[in-house]
Amino acid sequence: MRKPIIAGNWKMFKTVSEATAFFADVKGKAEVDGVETVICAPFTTLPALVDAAKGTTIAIGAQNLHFEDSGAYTGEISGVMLKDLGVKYVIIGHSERRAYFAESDEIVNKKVHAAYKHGLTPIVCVGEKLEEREAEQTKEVCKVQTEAAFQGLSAAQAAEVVVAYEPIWAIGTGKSSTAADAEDVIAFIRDVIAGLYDAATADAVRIQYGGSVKPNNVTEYLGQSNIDGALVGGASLEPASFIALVEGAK
Ligand SMILES: O=C[C@H](O)COP(=O)(O)O
Repeated sequence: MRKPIIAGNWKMFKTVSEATAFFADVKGKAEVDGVETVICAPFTTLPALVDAAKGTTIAIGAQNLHFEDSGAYTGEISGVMLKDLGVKYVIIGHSERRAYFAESDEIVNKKVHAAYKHGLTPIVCVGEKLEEREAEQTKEVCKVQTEAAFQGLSAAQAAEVVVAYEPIWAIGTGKSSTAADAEDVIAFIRDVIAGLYDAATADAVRIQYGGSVKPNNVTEYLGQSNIDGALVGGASLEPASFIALVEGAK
């Protein structure tokens, strides 16, 4: 039985004081039996959030990491540093990083391995661009990205990966995929993982949908048999909305 996981991706929003005020508002309320709650926040806010989250069931995640442990990589943060802070999750291969920071499938795979090296759980993003969807390449794109991300992982590691299927045209646009369409692609991604490993491993992997998820549509996505949660940008930024997302996943 896969536990639903609602992860907020704050992207480049919130100062430390805004983050701690947010956490105080959601503490106790975005903690619901049977649902895992994660906040993936900017690096600067992570120490304060990890501290605030002690004694709660809310896990804190980062939005990126470098694949090396240390070195001359100005501006980068490694898995060693995130683990040292007490971070549990890390988003890898978000489409914004693929688009604006030239993250290739190969780099995504290196980052997934770096996450596991340091005991972090990766939330691996895959998804197609609008032109790829229109050319009916959605499944092929997701297959290539998924196979690349999982390359070299043991079955035990693969089972722990959280995949986020995020059609790029649905991110921050208000144009969400229908629940049925998202279910179709996510079931396909699970089949791809089964092909790489076996049915039991694929069955253990949690696969989220992301792209304009709101409190008023989260239940519909989570009602699909293969959709195990949501990776949420805009609607995760306000406490009331974030709480409603977690409650909607019950
Ligand atoms: O990581 C989250 C996604 O990019 C979705 O963002 P959104 O909920 O603002 O569409």
